[in-house]
Amino acid sequence: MYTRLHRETWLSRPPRATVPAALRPWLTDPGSLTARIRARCMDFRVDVVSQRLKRPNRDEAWLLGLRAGELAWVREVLLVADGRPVVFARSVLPRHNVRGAWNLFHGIGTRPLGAALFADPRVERQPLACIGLDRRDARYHRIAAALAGQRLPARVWARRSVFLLRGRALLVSEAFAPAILDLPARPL
Ligand SMILES: C=C(O[C@@H]1C=C(C(=O)O)C=C[C@H]1O)C(=O)O
Repeated sequence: MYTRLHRETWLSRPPRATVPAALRPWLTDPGSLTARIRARCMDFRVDVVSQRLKRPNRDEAWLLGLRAGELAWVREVLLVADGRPVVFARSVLPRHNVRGAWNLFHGIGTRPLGAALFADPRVERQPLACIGLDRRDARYHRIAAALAGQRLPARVWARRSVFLLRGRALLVSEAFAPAILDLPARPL
């Protein structure tokens, strides 16, 4: 039985020694990731991988103050730029937060969550944090499965932050596919 002996280490800044310089702006830009990608491609879409009630992982549950085993709405998508998936995103919304504050979550479909989040001035974003996921982590394999066509590096870098609306939390995590580095550094 694997017992987690410590809290996960999400870093407030990507370490210079291990994160490619071109990836660092993607891990740290506090603006909308959707908008940043859209500005660097001709065609953008959101492919919904899954959106259903399920148990968040322990670290997500802890961050959202959920009891072990408590269900939450989990939405996993691929952000696709010019036909290539560049981000695997996973958003976790506690069940009790769906009413009122986050009712957008259900009707969003293939519209990017970010477009709604950043359009609402009441939504606050807490600071970003990042982590390098390797093959020992189940999330690495979930990302690899979703990005079936792309060969992943030994370590996939991801970021996450909590969005708050009327004090109710939505956790958004975003893992970057290798193809993100093929997007131009500057907007088109
Ligand atoms: C939070 C944002 O929304 C993006 C779109 C998501 C979705 O549609 O599920 C999830 C996470 C983000 O990558 C953003 O654009 O910054």
